[in-house]
Amino acid sequence: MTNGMGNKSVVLQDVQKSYGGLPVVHGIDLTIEEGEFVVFVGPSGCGKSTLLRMIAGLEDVTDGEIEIKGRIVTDLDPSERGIAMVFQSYALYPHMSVRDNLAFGLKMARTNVAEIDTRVKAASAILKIDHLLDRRPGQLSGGQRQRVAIGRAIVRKPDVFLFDEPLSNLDAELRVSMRIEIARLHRELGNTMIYVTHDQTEAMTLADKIVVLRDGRVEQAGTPREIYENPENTFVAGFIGSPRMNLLSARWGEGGLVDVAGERVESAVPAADRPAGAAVTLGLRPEHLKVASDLTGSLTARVDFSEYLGGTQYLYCQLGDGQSLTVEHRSPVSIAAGEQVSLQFEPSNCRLFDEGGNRLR
Ligand SMILES: Nc1ncnc2c1ncn2[C@@H]1O[C@H](COP(=O)(O)OP(=O)(O)OP(=O)(O)O)[C@@H](O)[C@H]1O
Repeated sequence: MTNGMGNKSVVLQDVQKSYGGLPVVHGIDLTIEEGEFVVFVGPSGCGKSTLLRMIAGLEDVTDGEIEIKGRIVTDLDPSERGIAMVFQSYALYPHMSVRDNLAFGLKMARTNVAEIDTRVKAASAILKIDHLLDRRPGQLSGGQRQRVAIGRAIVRKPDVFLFDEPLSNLDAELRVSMRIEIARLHRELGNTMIYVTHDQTEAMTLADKIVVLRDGRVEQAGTPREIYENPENTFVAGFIGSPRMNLLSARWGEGGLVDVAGERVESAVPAADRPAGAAVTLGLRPEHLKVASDLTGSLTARVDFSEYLGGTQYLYCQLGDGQSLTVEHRSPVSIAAGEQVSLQFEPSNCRLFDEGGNRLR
């Protein structure tokens, strides 16, 4: 964690947004601490970018209040909010050199020339783009352009950095290295950063706090570990993790056992007040299912399809009642499609959800 954690950096109070009377963000309350790296993640159209753009001041809020560093900024212009935003499209000026792109915002703000020079030098050293200062954007690779876009945010010395899917235009390999660069940048600068992505690996690796959004509402906010290990509902359980958590239709049985696909398994979830026979969803992550060597496992399945990835093999299986589930099999012994397997798991790795998809404990 970074400098100054414990002070509030950005506070959203009942922030709402409607377009033409149609609500797309439904009243979000969120407190972001100084120095925190917060990632907004969620499926397409869930309102991530709208929320970020409202914090930036690029969209009006329909209702609610936004506070940055103790100041209400809801009605202030973007330039007055102490934020700097990095866009997916880079938004560089094509006819200007990298140096002029970096300096442009400061010149507009009438910063003195010596100060501009110092800040441009410092930012280009941090981002290792010193040797590119005389080039134009058209003479740079995608990754270099994104560095310049980030540099343009750094020179402004904002309180808060806002990133809107900054890596989505880069190829897979470059995404990974830029992701590591952004994590390093956060460690070095210590600023509050708010980052929008639909890439859950970026969310898991970068965030101090992940905010999972769906249909303009917060489904869950927490550390990557909290979100992964203790999803509050089936949406979060299914959204974070790749391959996704298996979510199996089941029935609550006697004495805390769970009936799934005609078999009875132990779940280690007390939830003792549920009536036997109540519909539940049993959540099991692929890496928590082990193929038992003899057929003594808890669930019997047939392998429909298998993928060999080197260190692991993904087995796409079917239970007796036709429900599908994925198993992450880590063993030198491969398992082929068509085989019958017996699956074991630690009851403590089971997650249970009620009919409404909410976590049972
Ligand atoms: N200018 C607009 N006018 C009307 N509706 C809009 C406008 N901008 C966004 N929306 C709607 O608001 C909702 C949220 O959009 P937003 O772009 O914030 O989603 P997102 O989570 O960032 O999605 P994506 O990952 O696809 O970028 C969507 O249903 C979208 O269609």
